[in-house]
Amino acid sequence: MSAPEELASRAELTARTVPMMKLSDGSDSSMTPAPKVALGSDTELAAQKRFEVVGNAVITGGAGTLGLQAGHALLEHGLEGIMILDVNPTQSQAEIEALKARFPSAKISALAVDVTDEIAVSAAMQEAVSFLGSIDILICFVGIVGCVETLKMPVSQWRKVIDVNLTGTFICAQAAAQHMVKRGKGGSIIFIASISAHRVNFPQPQVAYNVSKASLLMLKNSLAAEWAQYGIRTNSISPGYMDTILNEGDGIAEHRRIWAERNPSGRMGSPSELTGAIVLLASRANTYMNGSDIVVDGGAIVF
Ligand SMILES: NC(=O)c1ccc[n+]([C@@H]2O[C@H](COP(=O)([O-])OP(=O)(O)OC[C@H]3O[C@@H](n4cnc5c(N)ncnc54)[C@H](O)[C@@H]3O)[C@@H](O)[C@H]2O)c1
Ligand SMILES: OC[C@@H](O)C(O)[C@H](O)CO
Repeated sequence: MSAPEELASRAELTARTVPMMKLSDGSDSSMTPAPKVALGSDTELAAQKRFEVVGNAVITGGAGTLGLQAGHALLEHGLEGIMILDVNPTQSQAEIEALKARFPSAKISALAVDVTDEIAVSAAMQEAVSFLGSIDILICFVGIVGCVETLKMPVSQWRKVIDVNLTGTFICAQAAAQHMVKRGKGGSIIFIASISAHRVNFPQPQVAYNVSKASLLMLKNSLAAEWAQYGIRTNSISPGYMDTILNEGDGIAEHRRIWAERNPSGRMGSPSELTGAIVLLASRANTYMNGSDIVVDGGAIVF
């Protein structure tokens, strides 16, 4: 049977096997008019079509590889300004200057902040508001790994990874949301989790990282539920293995080979391949997505 014939026969089968429902007003379901949906204004629809990003963003870990790519993509889609919060912003001074040159009308700046220091984060968010005028989007890229077998892992290392990846994200989300709520115009908060939030990676042992990332998903759920009333959407992205410095270094070559081999796409992702999901979650095209996680991994977790 040819493909079109097969589709036609499936449609016939569906028509035969799905009974028509009698509705309470006596009509049947086949006659039910399509539900009325409130269409947005022309301006809103145009913004949706272009996946327009409105307002300003704070990007933590924004001097890292994926954070820089995200900033660039959001500026391409209309973002007006970025404040990067990173413990080491000077590592990417040249890239930050290049962004300023490429988007001369955007406000772009960076502050050296450790996200585990709640006093410093609160002051930095205040400075971001003064510099940008608003915080409409928060993206939390800060993350550290540390691959150690659990039996040999000092508790101090566990504490550090949980503190930076989980508590640091909580601190930034709370501080940014306080501004968003006060301003009364909502916002979009995006956590960067990982496929490690969904399954145990192989072959590297990284218990603290896995737990920190899985916990980010529940943090995201909890905040999505608490803050929707303020128009704040909290979502996350779970990247698979991306080709960044995080996945380079001594002895990693064999890991990279295994990661690519155990992925149906047969390769790691390039940093720019995460930006579609970032723009989607940040943009006005997507105002009903709240509490979701988008996996961007080439299919790694289904393999
Ligand atoms: N690269 C990947 O394959 C991959 C996969 C899944 C998830 N992720 C996640 O994406 C995020 C970004 O990854 P990346 O590859 O760009 O890594 P990266 O190391 O390039 O970026 C992380 C940034 O966080 C900053 N940072 C670290 N500790 C900090 C602290 N205490 N306070 C403030 N800043 C701090 C670093 O200076 C760095 O700029 C991480 O959360 C990582 O876990 C990455
Ligand atoms: O799960 C993939 C990433 O989170 C991460 O790059 C890796 O696990 C680090 O070893």
